[in-house]
Amino acid sequence: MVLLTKGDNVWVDSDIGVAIGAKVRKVTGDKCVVVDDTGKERVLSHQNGSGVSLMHPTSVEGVADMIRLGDLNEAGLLRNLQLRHKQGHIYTYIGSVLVAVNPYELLPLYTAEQVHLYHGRQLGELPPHVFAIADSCYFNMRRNHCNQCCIISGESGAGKTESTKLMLQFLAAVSGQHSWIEQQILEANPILEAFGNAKTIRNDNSSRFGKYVEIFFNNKGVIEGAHMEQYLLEKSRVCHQASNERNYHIFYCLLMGLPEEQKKILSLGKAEDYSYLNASGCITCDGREDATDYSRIRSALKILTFGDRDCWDIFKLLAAILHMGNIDFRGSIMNNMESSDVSASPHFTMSAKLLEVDTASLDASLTKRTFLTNRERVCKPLSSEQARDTRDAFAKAIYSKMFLWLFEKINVAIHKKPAQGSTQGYNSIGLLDIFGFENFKTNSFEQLCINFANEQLQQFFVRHVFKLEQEEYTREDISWKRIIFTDNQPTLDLLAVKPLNILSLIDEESHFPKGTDTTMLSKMNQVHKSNSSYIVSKSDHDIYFGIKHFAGAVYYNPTGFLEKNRDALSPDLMGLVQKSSSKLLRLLFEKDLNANTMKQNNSKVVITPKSSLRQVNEKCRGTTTLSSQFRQSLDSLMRALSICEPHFIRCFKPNHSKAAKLFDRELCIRQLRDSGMLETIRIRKSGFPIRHTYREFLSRYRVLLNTVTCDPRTEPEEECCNAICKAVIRQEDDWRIGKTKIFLKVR
Ligand SMILES: Nc1ncnc2c1ncn2[C@@H]1O[C@H](COP(=O)(O)OP(=O)(O)OP(=O)(O)O)[C@@H](O)[C@H]1O
Repeated sequence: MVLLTKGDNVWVDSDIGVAIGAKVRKVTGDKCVVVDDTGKERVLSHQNGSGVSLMHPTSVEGVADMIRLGDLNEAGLLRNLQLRHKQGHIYTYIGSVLVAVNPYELLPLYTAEQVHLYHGRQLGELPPHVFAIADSCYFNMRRNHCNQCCIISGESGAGKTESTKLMLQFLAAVSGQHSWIEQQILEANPILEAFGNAKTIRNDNSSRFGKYVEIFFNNKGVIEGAHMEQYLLEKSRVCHQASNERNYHIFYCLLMGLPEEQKKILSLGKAEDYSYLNASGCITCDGREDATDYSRIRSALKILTFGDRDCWDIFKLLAAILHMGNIDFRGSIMNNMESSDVSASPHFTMSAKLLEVDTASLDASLTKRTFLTNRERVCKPLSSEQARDTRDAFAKAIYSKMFLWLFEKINVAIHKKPAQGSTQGYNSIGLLDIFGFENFKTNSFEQLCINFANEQLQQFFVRHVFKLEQEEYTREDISWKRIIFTDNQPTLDLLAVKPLNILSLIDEESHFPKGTDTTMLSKMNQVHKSNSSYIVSKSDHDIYFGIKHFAGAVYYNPTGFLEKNRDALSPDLMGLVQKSSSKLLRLLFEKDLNANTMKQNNSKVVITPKSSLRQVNEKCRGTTTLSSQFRQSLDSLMRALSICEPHFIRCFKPNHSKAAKLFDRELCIRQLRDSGMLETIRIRKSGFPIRHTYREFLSRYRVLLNTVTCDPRTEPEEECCNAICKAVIRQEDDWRIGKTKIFLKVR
């Protein structure tokens, strides 16, 4: 039972499942009136004490490092973030992890003076800041000669890209050379944003891909080059956007900024004219100037060594995509089979012209599909709906391959190899700006890949926090046991490690010509029904399956999984590309064309590995699926991260309305859970979370010391601390005396 008095700060139950801070305003009899953090007044029956507890003093004022919170729990973290947000402090530490709450307003935090202020300072010496993390990376890299990485995560609109840019800005400033290569690295951003970002309902400038930027420094700490890797561009956006969202910025910039005579050659009009741009009902984006951005992109392309010819080739293919989107098909019936014809239109002619193929070939490859049976090639007409899908698949493939090619070309420009014979050592700082955990109303293949990546990063994070904790105990020479942490390895095993894991089952079914989403699902249910991380579909008619992720269970709709995973263009379209006179188009598909040739030369049936459920045709094995490509790039990312000293920034989105000074508790508690940060707290709590230096401890608890048994004037501080603990703490296992600190458990 808690007896409350006026002015007490307390925790009271709230309707979102986590306590909320409140202040006692009035106490009368066994009732008391409190005002909670949202300003709501409530009447509580305090005498029975249920649902009310006193707040720790650290939670009243708020702390810059949440590890110091007395209330080391969800409610404590949430209130602290809310309190600091209200006070205008967007950054908070939780140990060495930086929590960044998007302010949704320009703050005077990122000036040259601030760069100067944070440079060369210890973490924690100054208020939390993204520059402090950047400096910590830079300082550790130089001192330890060890590569550093910073994992910046959070949901869409939380501020990952802005934080990445600020880290880059800081590193370029302290590297201090303002060299051409630095400028090139910074100028890669507007290009990647133009081609990889779009307006979504969550974020006006949302990156629709993940990226890892590695910056190389020489042993004088000067930037020498960089390398960029991309992950999973959202291809579907090229052909379809949700209501009020836009396609990739580049399309609008091109239409607004390209000089008239060039637009004429490409036969381009206004954004409203193109079905790939006008179906979502959103053409402009507040705060963006598409025409001005065009000039910016053009000059960035130049800085990154894209010649006029390259730019013109890119624009031609972008224009071809827009024209292709306007090609329509008329359905008909031929020999009792659904078929279709291309409706004659200038858009069709222009598409063929820009793709540098003849109209008859384009027509045939969009309206027919060749299949390889065991004995022969069969050509089947496509319905108008299938023809539209084929057209869209082609447009998406061109765009996504162009995106990859841009990355490759940028990498060639910014990656300076050490001079021959040079003995100079290089170290790097890697910045990972990657999509956070996703759990939407409908979750598809993309969410499975994204959540798989997040499982891997979560494991990396937890192991790191766990390691830090152990290192502190070793440094202080204290004995410890029983640190419990939730290991997400079982989920990773289910997804990608065990034989017949989820991703390999999807892959296997994708390789099997007759495989469907339904056969894939029934296999997953059959193989994993007794796995505790897997949630079996409820019945044969239920199409969903679930995975218990570290941040909660996610239900996936498997419809379209195989198609998305196969990620293959029809042989007819591949043939079309091969015949094209466009060098760039052929270059974009070079790898696929080579694989296609190999496949045709190698179409025998082979015995599949033991782990396989069925025999797979080798001609299908030749192609790589999206999930296997993604797994490969993730594996190489994890390998790169594992040899770095890691730093973490968790970005938070305070509200859905992109408004300054608005803190939505429910949204933030979900992000706290999704970010896995509670795991840090859990690890800490199961060890010895309360730490004081001897002096701090003595000055605070001296009154508890029996000076007869231990006199602080003659005995060392360490002995006095020990005497206090012995006298006051009953369980011996609840405290440890380290070399410089005293460690206490929470009970
Ligand atoms: N530190 C900041 N200061 C001011 N505004 C910010 C800051 N961080 C983010 N914002 C605002 O929030 C918007 C969204 O941020 P950002 O694009 O970095 O989010 P994101 O997490 O990368 O989202 P996505 O995953 O959709 O790409 C920015 O365009 C900017 O308006």
